[in-house]
Amino acid sequence: AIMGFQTLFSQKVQIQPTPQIVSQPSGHILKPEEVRIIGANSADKEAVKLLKSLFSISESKKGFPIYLGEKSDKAIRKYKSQIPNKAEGYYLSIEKNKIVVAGNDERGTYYGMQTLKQLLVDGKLPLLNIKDYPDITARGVVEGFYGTPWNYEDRVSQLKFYGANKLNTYIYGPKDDPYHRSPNWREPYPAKEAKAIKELVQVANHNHVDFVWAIHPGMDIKWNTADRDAAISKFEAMYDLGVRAFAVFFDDISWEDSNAAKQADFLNYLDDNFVKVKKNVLPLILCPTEYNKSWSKIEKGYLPTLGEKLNPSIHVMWTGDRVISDIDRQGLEWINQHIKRKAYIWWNFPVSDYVRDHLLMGPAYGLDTGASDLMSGFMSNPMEFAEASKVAIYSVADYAWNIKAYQSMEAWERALKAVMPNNCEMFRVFAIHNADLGPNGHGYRRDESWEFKEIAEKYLNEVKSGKWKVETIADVQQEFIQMMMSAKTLLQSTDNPALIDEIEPWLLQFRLLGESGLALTHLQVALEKNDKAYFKKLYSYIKLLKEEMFKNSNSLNQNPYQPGVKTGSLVIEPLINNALAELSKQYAQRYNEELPSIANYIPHLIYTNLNQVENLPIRYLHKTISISPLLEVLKVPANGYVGIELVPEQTVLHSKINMGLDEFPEWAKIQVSADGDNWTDYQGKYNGRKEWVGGKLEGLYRFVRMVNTSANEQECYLKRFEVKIK
Ligand SMILES: CNC(=O)C[C@@H]1[C@H](O)[C@H](O)[C@@H](CO)N1CCCc1ccc(F)cc1
Repeated sequence: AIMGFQTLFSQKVQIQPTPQIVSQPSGHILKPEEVRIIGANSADKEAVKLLKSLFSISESKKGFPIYLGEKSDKAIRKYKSQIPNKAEGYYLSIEKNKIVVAGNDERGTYYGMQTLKQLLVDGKLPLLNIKDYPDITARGVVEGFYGTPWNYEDRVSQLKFYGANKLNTYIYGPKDDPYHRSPNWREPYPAKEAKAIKELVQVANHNHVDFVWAIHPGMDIKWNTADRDAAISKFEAMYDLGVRAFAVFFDDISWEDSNAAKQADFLNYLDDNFVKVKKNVLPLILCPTEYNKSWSKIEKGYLPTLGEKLNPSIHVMWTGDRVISDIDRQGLEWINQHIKRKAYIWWNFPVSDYVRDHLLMGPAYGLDTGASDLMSGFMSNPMEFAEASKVAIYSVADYAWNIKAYQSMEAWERALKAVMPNNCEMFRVFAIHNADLGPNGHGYRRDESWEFKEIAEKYLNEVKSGKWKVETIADVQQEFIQMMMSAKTLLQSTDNPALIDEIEPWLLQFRLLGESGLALTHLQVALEKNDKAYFKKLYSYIKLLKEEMFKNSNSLNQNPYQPGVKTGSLVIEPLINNALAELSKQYAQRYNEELPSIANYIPHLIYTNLNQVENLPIRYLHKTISISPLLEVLKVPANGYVGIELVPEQTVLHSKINMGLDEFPEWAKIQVSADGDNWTDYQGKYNGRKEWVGGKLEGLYRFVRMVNTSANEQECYLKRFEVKIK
């Protein structure tokens, strides 16, 4: 009994998002067998539906009473004074002989029910009361990324997830939807797409989510009545599909077209002639061309013009001090003064359309917990991977609802459990090592593998000193084995198949990375045992693993921007490559034998009989193989050659060779071969930049080379030697 009593009190009541005011649980009741709803016919109907899905309803008067409704309803008149006087606020009280769910408005009642649902665990309900309400009015997601738009099933799942996490806004604005942006923003959706949107709006309504449809006319809009009317008629068409909230995006358009006065007049016209006329349409949302501080030139007056001219009810979106940016009080005060309203945040996280080979699975941090009074909205712009984005979206829901209480790490832990309930520990191993973006144009980075960094550092130092400790090796082996376990468990898991489909390429890579790390630690065993043969066997095995990773990264996730599959790129991958280089160096010293470098593995090789270039590294990026430039003069004896060996043979699309000479020398020939014996000339010509260029070749080739066919030694440079393959 004593234990039970303590467990009860120590049971941490966890509600998502973190509520504003919760009383300490004073015991619990068992889930009532049957309940009687008082107020069912006047309460929010989605709340009633949710309640009926949780309890069995008694027909007679004897069921356990649950009072449900909004502050104006008779049924909860007695509790009206308990309800927070805040939009979407609610009062929830679980008592021995009744439950009260009283909303300040319909959505409040619905959110009260969502909280009640979370408290019903193992057939028990804690005795407590809650007064709760959101800090930020509009909370949710803007599907606003470049890349493959989410599909219908993704969106349905998202909308249900938003309802459960008290997010109330979904802004439809996928950059690559041709009916959202150019060329077809003026055209109504074809029947199939229109039907899908109509259904999504209904799903949104059932989850108390405002479905905002965004139009992106900025790439070709003309400031004339035709285009103005085109926008109105498109809005009318979307209105007929059930859309009751609209946005206009002018982001990522040419600066010439970004005329603040014209944009403001355009928005005001839509506001006065559509939004205000329709009455039941929510305030317009504008995404400006100058949507972050680093791009704005206040003296040019773009933002101040919007602040002056835009109707006060129109929201203005903002990504922060930069395109990809933390959100803090100082930055918000800056923008709010210029737009003369509270910024409606478009937070570019976890969007990854500029680092498409990475997944952003880490905590959502860099959000000011002292900024609750400075924002009118907070939207996350997610990854093209809808399920994977839920980890960050879950955290954003927690932040936007109760800003001062937000703790990014704690929210992240709960997010992982929400997305992968039956495998959250294994999912955590994956997520913690797939958080950073790698170097990118925005300079935005995230922490990664933070719990392993210290061990990694210690391990590498011990490898370098050659004095390694068993426990350090054990710690590192444990992490690598856990990576393998995580990948395999998730690949075979069934609690979120859509997620596994999305992240499968990264799971395959993650498993191989763990396996290569584990094999690496056995290189130390081979050195300990002075077993040269075992070392070489392991080294070949690691090369096989890296070959497979190379193949994955060149066959999976092949988009035209950042193709490939990067995982553990901040700590794990560099650790393995650095330790590998170090251990192969120790092998070379002990056995006086160089092993081919496999640290940053590339199968293609330098092909030459010139010792000046035989150790030049080969680089590989976006299907282009190149020899790192030689800075000194290259001496090429008769029959001397330098080139690339493609492993395995490939289709050559084009080649570029810069020998630092004004004309192509008559002593040189560019040749290709499939077997290294039979050579054919590779026809090409000089381009304007004194570079020899060759085009697509039919058939598969293994060798591309430049050879000195004269009888004397010649000189040239090796400024560029690259081959692009299919
Ligand atoms: C608020 N609107 C945006 O954030 C626009 C876009 C898209 O939404 C995209 O998802 C996001 C992050 O990659 N933004 C990148 C913009 C980059 C960019 C960089 C250099 C440029 F020249 C143009 C655009």
